[in-house]
Amino acid sequence: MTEISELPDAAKDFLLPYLPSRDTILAAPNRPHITLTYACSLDSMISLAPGVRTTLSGPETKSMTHYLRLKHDAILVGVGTAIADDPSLNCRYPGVSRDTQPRPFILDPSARWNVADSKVRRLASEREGKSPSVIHSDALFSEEQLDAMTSEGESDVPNAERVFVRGGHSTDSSVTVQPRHIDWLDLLRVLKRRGVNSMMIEGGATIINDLLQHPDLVDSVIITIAPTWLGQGGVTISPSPQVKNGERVNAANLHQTSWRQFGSDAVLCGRLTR
Ligand SMILES: NC(=O)C1=CN([C@@H]2O[C@H](COP(=O)(O)OP(=O)(O)OC[C@H]3O[C@@H](n4cnc5c(N)ncnc54)[C@H](OP(=O)(O)O)[C@@H]3O)[C@@H](O)[C@H]2O)C=CC1
Ligand SMILES: Nc1nc(O)c(N)c(N[C@@H]2O[C@H](COP(=O)(O)O)[C@@H](O)[C@H]2O)n1
Repeated sequence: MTEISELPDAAKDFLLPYLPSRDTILAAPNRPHITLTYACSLDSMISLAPGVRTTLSGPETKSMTHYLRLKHDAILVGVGTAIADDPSLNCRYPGVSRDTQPRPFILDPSARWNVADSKVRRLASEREGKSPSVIHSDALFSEEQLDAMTSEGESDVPNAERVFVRGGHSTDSSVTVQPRHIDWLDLLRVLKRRGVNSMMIEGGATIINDLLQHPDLVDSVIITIAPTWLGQGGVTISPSPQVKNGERVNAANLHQTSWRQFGSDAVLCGRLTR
């Protein structure tokens, strides 16, 4: 396993403007500060093939990811990532305590992930991380199922929690959505009410590609770019095409960008343009 080491001060200074702060948290009082972060190849891929866990970050950017985890209250990944990677989703930065661990959230609308057998739940039981919260769409479960999965605030799985969020609703009334779909703003409001002031969203592709087109919900973007091409057939970061006045336009843009080299990787930070 890669050693996670303390970042040099210059690297911390580079990241600082993109981290959650009192000001960024107060600026969006109804939702957590959101940092979107992932590692990709030179062909904008985040894994070799769907469902294949792929290491892209070198030791220095891996350490950066754990430093970022230390600086956020929570981490969120989608169920596709939870199933493919069986991730730890804890912080292994030097000096981290259980209290300063981020809370892992897994967006799994229809409960298809086996939380009971997951590494993240096992680590929580070993006090190596906080217990995971699995987010489901309330539109997919009956009262009886809801009762069976949660009783008197207790989850059906020890060291894990289930959170039911309104599904099948969109804050954009012109859009029709499936019952499994959870509106991002609805979800982020629920998490804020649960005390989450800052959250890293680490992936996977479906979630990143969607959120790249929600500049109103994302405060900063931190991308590790590894010096490799994964090749065709990989899982690609490329948001859906955008058309304005009948013409194709860029799908998403960053501004206030900064670059820095971390070992062999490049790190790009920026803010999505509204
Ligand atoms: N290099 C990197 O930095 C990273 C790489 N990865 C890689 O990414 C790949 C996984 O990506 P992908 O398959 O796209 O999976 P995701 O992790 O993006 O999960 C996608 C699933 O999340 C659920 N979901 C997403 N948006 C919503 C919403 N608004 N409301 C309700 N549910 C939602 C859906 O579940 P459902 O289908 O049940 O409806 C959807 O299919 C893996 O190969 C992994 O290794 C992942 C993270 C980081
Ligand atoms: N930053 C980064 N670099 C890579 O090379 C990656 N493959 C990922 N993946 C993300 O990190 C999670 C794994 O974390 P653990 O080390 O198991 O805690 C994985 O689920 C992806 O979200 N990230």
